[in-house]
Amino acid sequence: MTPAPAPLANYSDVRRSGQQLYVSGTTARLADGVAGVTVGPAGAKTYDVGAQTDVILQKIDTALRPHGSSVGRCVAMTCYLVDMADFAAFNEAYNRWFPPQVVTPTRTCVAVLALPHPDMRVEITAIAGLPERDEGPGTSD
Ligand SMILES: N/C(=C\C=C\C(=O)O)C(=O)O
Repeated sequence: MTPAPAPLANYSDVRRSGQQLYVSGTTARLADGVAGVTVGPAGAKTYDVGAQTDVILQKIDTALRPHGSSVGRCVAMTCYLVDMADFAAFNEAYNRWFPPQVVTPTRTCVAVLALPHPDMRVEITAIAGLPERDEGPGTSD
């Protein structure tokens, strides 16, 4: 994956408060455009919401790792879909990151009118925990 692009305004991608990390709303925007977008011969665009969801969760994981956390340590996620018709495709990708046997974050998923760019079909914001001081390496990752 290409490196994460700069934020769209003056906000932090990740901000720590106490033992928690708050991750700003994250989309599938990459340095070279939004992932999961195909342009047909007549110029019509189709969107792969599963691919966008994968990119977003990977971006959140990549943003959390330098702080000692990860997607596996997320305690809450808020997910925004432009179209609830994408809910099944979104869940399919989401569930690959959080299979039933792992402890999963709480989640709220809502539909929104629009995201900052029309190619963005999903945005996710997350709150992640930090490892306890005496916890061994690798727990919950
Ligand atoms: N979090 C916001 C936008 C995120 C866009 C992106 O990650 O591509 C915002 O405007 O608050």
